[in-house]
Amino acid sequence: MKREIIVMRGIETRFGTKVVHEDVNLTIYEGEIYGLLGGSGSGKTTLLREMIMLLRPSKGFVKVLGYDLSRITRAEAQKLRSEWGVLFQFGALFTSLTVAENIAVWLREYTDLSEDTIRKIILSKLDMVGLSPDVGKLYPSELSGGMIKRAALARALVMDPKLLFLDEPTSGLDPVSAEAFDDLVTDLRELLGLTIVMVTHDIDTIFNVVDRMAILGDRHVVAEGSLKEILQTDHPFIRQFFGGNRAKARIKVMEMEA
Ligand SMILES: Nc1ncnc2c1ncn2[C@@H]1O[C@H](COP(=O)(O)OP(=O)(O)OP(=O)(O)O)[C@@H](O)[C@H]1O
Repeated sequence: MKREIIVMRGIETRFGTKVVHEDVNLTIYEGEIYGLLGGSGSGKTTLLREMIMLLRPSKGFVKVLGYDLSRITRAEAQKLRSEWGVLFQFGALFTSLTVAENIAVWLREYTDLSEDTIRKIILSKLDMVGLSPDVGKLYPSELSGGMIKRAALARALVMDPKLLFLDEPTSGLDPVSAEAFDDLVTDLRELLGLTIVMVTHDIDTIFNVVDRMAILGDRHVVAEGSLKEILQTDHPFIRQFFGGNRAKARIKVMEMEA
């Protein structure tokens, strides 16, 4: 049986009187690319923040890599944080630092590695995300959108995590760069044996790279499973989300290939 990497049970999230999640349940298994989908404001990013200890749910149970987040010690929390990488939707890089300095931030903060070793790690991470060594010298303002995402991904991978969180990784990218980024994410999953959790709206990403997903709606997970399973679920949000021309065309191709 596959190992459970993230388990959420009975999650309730309140901000004052506003209830964002009510009895949310989901399970993410080792090695999968798992999508968090849902309408704007349905609480996808909030759920992701609860997985990475930036926010505590008002009620419920979150287990990540075997740790119950509500009972974790400070030392365990620090260890756990080094086992995942996060690519946030905005503010992916520190603008006053070069790409190389951005990638090295956590190494300089949390390790005693020599500058020579840090330089080698920076070069290997740049290579891993398809950026040339020269890009390390550039500042974020000198990069294209696609390069910024790749550099931020290199930084997220710097501690060799087994778990990667991506918040809207292809937002703001043109279709060609978005597809290239999706391919990179899939390749890295294979190469590094990653489990990946991503918040996404991108229909192409959902069809091309996501293995299983949770659809958030009405404060609950309205469906969880593979795309095929999701498409068999009759729910207004699912009909609406997959009802556009782009999704319809992709479904047709999928059916023809089956
Ligand atoms: N710190 C906070 N304080 C108060 N309300 C918050 C806070 N964080 C999130 N919310 C509210 O919770 C709801 C869910 O927000 P969240 O950002 O998780 O949604 P989302 O599904 O990721 O949306 P989007 O697709 O638009 O990014 C929103 O109504 C938001 O205003």
